[in-house]
Amino acid sequence: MVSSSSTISFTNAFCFCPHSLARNKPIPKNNNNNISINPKEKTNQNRKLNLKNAPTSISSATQGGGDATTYTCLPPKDDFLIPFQNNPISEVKLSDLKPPKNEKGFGKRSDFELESEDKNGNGGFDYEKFELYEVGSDSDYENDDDFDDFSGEDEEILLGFEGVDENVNGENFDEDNVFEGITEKEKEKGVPAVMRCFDRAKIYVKAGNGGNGVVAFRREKFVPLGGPSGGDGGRGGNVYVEVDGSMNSLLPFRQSVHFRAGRGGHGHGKKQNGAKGEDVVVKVPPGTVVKEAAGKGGVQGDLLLELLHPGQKALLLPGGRGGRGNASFKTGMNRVPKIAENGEEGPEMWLELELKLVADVGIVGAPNAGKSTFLSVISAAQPAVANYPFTTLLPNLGVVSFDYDATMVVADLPGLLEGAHRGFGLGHEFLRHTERCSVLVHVVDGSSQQPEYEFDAVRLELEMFSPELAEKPYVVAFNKMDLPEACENWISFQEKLRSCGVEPFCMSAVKSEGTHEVICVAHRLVQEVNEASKEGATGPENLNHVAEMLNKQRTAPINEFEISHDSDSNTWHVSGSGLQRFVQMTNWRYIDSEKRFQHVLEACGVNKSLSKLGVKEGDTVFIGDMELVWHDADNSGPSSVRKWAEDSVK
Ligand SMILES: Nc1nc2c(ncn2[C@@H]2O[C@H](COP(=O)(O)OP(=O)(O)OP(=O)(O)O)[C@@H](O)[C@H]2O)c(=O)[nH]1
Ligand SMILES: [Mg+2]
Repeated sequence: MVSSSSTISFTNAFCFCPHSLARNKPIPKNNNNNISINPKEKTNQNRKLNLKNAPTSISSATQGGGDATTYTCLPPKDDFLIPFQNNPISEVKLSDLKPPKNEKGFGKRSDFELESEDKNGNGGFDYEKFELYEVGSDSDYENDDDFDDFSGEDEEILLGFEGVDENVNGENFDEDNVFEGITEKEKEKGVPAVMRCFDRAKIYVKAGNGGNGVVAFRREKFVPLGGPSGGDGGRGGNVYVEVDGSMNSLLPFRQSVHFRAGRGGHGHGKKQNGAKGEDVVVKVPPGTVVKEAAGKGGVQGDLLLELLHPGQKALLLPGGRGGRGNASFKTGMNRVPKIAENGEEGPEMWLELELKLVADVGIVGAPNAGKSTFLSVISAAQPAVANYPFTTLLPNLGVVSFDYDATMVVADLPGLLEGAHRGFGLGHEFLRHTERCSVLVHVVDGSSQQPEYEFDAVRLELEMFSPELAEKPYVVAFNKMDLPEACENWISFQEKLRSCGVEPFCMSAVKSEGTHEVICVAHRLVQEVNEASKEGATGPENLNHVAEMLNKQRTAPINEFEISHDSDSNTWHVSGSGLQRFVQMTNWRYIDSEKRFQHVLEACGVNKSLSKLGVKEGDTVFIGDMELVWHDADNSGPSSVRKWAEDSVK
């Protein structure tokens, strides 16, 4: 492999010929770009070197700038099924599990509770014995095109609870082997699609291609030699990503996956330039992380943007430049240029969006501890509350107002179980939402058998997820103090935590007693964290860095290229983003384009480097997407001028 910043040599004039352009291009060997701009063999594919038939201007039905488009897929599925381990035949829709809306606190019991009481005979679920798992393949999701589109795989997700101690056949359940051999991705599949789509999405974005320049000449009465008048193509539309404060999930991306900016309009005669393509703005909720989608080998893509605040707008993909018309090629040497460029192709990529809620306080705790009840009494939020685990399947946000100036956003998260890191319960799926919280509130069910153990288990899960998360300041709220069991447990719980240097608070969320103290302490901690972060604050970050990097790649000098040789297929590959862009923008309809192409290869040293490396007559050479055949036409020494080989064009 040779890198070259080649010197310009006009004496050594080897030539390339386009050759069997319909062939597939072998995969280029050196692609070090972080951002993949997928070149497509489109414009050059139909190349005909028949200049007599080449039109002098390109007629198009769409002369104006193109419209931006998004594509709509099927609507999301609302329900998913819960099969029971004890009774595999019975399937209950999740929507059926919800208790009546007015149920809050104790008293009424939902059908679900009664049903579970029948089955377990213990008056409700023993949530420590449940886990999520993925089952069979006969599902409503099977034909869900949208689902396929989103994940790229045929998959079916059901939420199920499975007895930990004993399975259907009465065999002992081996806890350690629950997820043996199951990859992270598979564990993730165990979460219903609606829940995954809430905070994850995969979308395709493409900036608009530039419009083509045209060849035209001024023809007017009394102006016999009007000169070239072909206008330039318009610039393609840009792709922006903007934070929309009114959004709180990535669910809309289940329906809109493809975002394409408009193409630039083609140039016209009379030196009229084409219109600019329409921009496309991808709206995301605050707290969205934008990553390049994982590559084919599952290699995690680069982190591109982190958008936290409403109104932030980043230029992600800049539209392609418009091709120049022949008026732009007029020089003293060539006053009637018959050459125009294609528009530059707009970059495209698949993006992975991940939402991390932006909240000041995150409420964590075991299932059924009273987290949602706590949120409902400290804020105007009305999350579902019920006496069974995993009532909350998606995080809820609430705003706590202290006075006119002081407000605080609080997030109530789905419950955590011991072993969540191995996929128990809902796993760690939602813990990422606490990463942006400044403070955590641990709600502990005081009426449980061992509140200390429950608290320790949740702390351990936080640590397993991220040590940084475990280091966040936190408040411990011992809940359900209105129940006698909780009162009994309180003293020993308090002593245990005090011995570890933590001062717990007790409260009864359902009676709104002690909740104010807890939230005031959390607010004070939030203020302290904010003060500390203000001190270490840096200047405003540049949100357009991706577009700037792409522009830098685009404007790479044409004489920076690499040559590699594939001895198996005996092909040469010349790669370099400047050269590739030049090939893509060359419009082969015009004979002057070929001359210019040969001239540029000569001038930037490609010919010289190839002949130094030992390219032979008839060898195939790829330059970007262009397949060419090397010809030593005259064999009369290196300074001789080689002819364009007509036969290879056919
Ligand atoms: N006695 C009593 N019951 C409470 C208290 N707080 C919550 N509960 C009850 O505990 C049950 C669970 O409450 P939720 O707020 O849904 O608990 P959660 O932690 O959000 O549960 P998941 O969302 O499933 O993780 C409900 O029946 C509540 O009425 C309390 O202070 N005292
Ligand atoms: Mg809840």
